[in-house]
Amino acid sequence: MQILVHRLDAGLPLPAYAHPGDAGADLHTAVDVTLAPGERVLVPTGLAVALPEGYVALVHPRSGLAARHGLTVLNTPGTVDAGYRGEIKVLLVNLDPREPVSLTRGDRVAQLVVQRVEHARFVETELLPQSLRGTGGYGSTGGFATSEPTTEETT
Ligand SMILES: O=c1ccn([C@H]2C[C@H](O)[C@@H](COP(=O)(O)OP(=O)(O)OP(=O)(O)O)O2)c(=O)[nH]1
Ligand SMILES: [Mg+2]
Repeated sequence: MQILVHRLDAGLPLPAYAHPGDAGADLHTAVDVTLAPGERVLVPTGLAVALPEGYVALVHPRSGLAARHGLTVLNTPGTVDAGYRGEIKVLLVNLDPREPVSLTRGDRVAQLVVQRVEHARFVETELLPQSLRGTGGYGSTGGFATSEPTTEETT
């Protein structure tokens, strides 16, 4: 499939897959930036896209940056809606407790995964169909019982 890309910054490359068959196309920072330990920064990529209807682009972290520097995407995966025409930005956070991380304009900071997405109609019902899992979740299969609050039915 094809995605129209507008480069707001002509000095930066288009998103690119490092290898054929890769799921993620690398995104580059348009600016030099240093993140102190615990700091988050919304990093511009210099790119705007027009995704076809029925697709989403997800901003995922790069595992190398996460493993080496504790640098990840705070809202992972970031959601780029098909109708969005603004600049794609990457919300980076430095989770290393001690070391700052410095990035130079042009460095690869995240990867964009393009997927088809369903558009649902949300249809209200009083009774959901039964399933094998039922209401068990949040670690239920490991014997972990959660004491988190649950919404009481009001009707
Ligand atoms: O990592 C991200 C996440 C979002 N966006 C852009 C594209 C997306 O279509 C728009 C809105 O994102 P989202 O719906 O996640 O944020 P929101 O806080 O719900 O904002 P809005 O009220 O604009 O929907 O922001 C990015 O550029 N990068
Ligand atoms: Mg939103």
